[in-house]
Amino acid sequence: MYALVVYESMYGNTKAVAESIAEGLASAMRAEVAEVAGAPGVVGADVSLLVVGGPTHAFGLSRVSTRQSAAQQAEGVPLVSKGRGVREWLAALRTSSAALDAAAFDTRVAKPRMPGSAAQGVARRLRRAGVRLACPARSFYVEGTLGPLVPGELDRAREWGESLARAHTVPVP
Ligand SMILES: Cc1cc2nc3c(=O)[nH]c(=O)nc-3n(C[C@H](O)[C@H](O)[C@H](O)COP(=O)(O)O)c2cc1C
Repeated sequence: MYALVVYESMYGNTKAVAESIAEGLASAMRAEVAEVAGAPGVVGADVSLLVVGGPTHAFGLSRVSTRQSAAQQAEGVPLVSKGRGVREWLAALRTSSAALDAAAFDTRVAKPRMPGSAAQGVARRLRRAGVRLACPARSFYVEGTLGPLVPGELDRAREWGESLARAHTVPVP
């Protein structure tokens, strides 16, 4: 049984958060990280905790149009996620374990704080897919559209991963 962290990221900030969450999870269980284009369409029975996150775009999960806009604003920063986003991945997601726990996260701009969060959209879609949410959705903050992350956010992400792993009881097969 292991934890799988699936992320979408344009400029690398959500990727860095995902990796820190996985580092925290790894304090108590095996943890793997997958960029959404390479994430499995069927989450196998050997995954007991699924953590999904992406950048907040236009008050929610990214769409093709917002990803195009993100690409136009990249100012030479290489894009991490060039294919589908978490929205499309979740729409096609299938799980093979009834005992799967999940958690949702996002990145969003710290100031000005805007309403809406990709993590809430992720959480809603996970619930609709019949997956139990282990905790409330969590946001991590960037200083501007391209980043960087607000100081201390990677520590907060690692600590969140640690607390998720501590709270997670691995189902007995
Ligand atoms: C098209 C677009 C729309 C955005 N809309 C929002 C928004 O509604 N709220 C917000 O807090 N941040 C918004 N942002 C900022 C992103 O959340 C920020 O770029 C992201 O957290 C950076 O993460 P990444 O490097 O993983 O892509 C937007 C960014 C882009 C490119």
